[in-house]
Amino acid sequence: MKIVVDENIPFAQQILSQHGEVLAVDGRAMQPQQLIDADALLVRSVTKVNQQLLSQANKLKFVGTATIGTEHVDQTLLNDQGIAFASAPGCNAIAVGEYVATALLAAAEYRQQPLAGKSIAIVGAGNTGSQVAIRAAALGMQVLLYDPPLSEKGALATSVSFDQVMAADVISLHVPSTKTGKYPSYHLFNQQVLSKLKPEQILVNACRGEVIDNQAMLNIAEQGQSPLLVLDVWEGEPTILEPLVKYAFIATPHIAGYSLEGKMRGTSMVYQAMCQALQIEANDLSEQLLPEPVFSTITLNGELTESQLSKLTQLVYNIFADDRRFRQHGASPVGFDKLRKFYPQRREFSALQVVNQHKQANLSALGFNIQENK
Ligand SMILES: NC(=O)C1=CN([C@@H]2O[C@H](COP(=O)(O)OP(=O)(O)OC[C@H]3O[C@@H](n4cnc5c(N)ncnc54)[C@H](O)[C@@H]3O)[C@@H](O)[C@H]2O)C=CC1
Ligand SMILES: O=C(O)C(=O)[C@H](O)COP(=O)(O)O
Repeated sequence: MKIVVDENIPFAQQILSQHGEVLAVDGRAMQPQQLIDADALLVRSVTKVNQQLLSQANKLKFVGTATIGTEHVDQTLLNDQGIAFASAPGCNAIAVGEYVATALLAAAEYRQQPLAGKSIAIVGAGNTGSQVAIRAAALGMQVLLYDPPLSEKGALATSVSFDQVMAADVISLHVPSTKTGKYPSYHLFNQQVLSKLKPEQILVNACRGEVIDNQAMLNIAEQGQSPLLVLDVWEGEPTILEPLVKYAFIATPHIAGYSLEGKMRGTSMVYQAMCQALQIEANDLSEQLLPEPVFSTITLNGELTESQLSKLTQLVYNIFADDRRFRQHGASPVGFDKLRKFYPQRREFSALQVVNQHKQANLSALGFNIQENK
């Protein structure tokens, strides 16, 4: 069996080599001839799985993407050719939740304005939006969910209007990238919408860059009218609108979901799906391959203030190191991809066991691994 895999899917080579020849390739530069005689193809979001890429695939039976987003895969084409497909829904949702919580705590500290009591509108209440909602509620924020497709299905207990979204203290975007359908997300935040936002607000984009019209955002920022921006994703990646970077409070190269645990879940999910499609027995080694965290226990001797909570989140996830590297090296196309390829090991909050003598309630909801002292 031949399996072609993006070289940036962690643990994939160790797990897949149990089943045959593994060809690990640069996902952005994948070539049709690499798929000759391939039985399975595992990609990340940077590979366009389309007619051109599959033009020489003579044996392909399965395509998997170790990501939540699927807009890079032509699923109609796969269906027409009888090729099974799987993505990894929710695999890195916790990482996105932790990214947003860390960013918001840092923003609150910077502005000297606590999050508790503030409102947050979550646009897209699926896997990643829900993880953000859990953490925002744990921080004492009023959570407003905006998700018309889910509301229409009756799957949201409460929902708000777009006007209520626009009035929230924080707006966090968690929708797939779509240009068609009843609720397209492409440029959902266009010039007209963006110009209604106020500098006191915070706008977070950790879904897809094109949900915000980046040029319009830049024009508004240049006039000093921008909300505080937390931008993990950019229109046109890896060729981004570089001048926008300096207006963001936090700017990162599409790594919100890049926890090691999130990547491991992604690998595991597509591996299991591949085995099912190819009718082979799975031997998932991913849990075993996850290394011990560098530090694992911390004891808290008092109730943490919001600012101390911010320090705790940054102890596990140093978001400003990501921001710094991006500003120094990441705004060019080569730099952008390089930072993502050589991203340091980032662990989820659950990798830190917190000895919580004061039984502070919100630490567990934020995702830390709590050990209560009797
Ligand atoms: N920055 C990063 O590293 C990551 C980015 N992503 C991106 O985030 C997106 C969302 O991920 P999940 O929450 O896991 O997806 P999901 O499919 O679980 O949830 C998306 C939600 O958005 C809603 N939605 C769709 N169009 C909408 C619109 N126009 N307005 C409001 N709501 C709308 C859907 O009904 C759905 O409930 C992914 O498609 C992916 O593009 C995902 C993981 C990591
Ligand atoms: O899961 C998704 O969707 C994401 O956005 C991933 O975090 C993107 O990772 P890459 O596949 O671009 O490495």
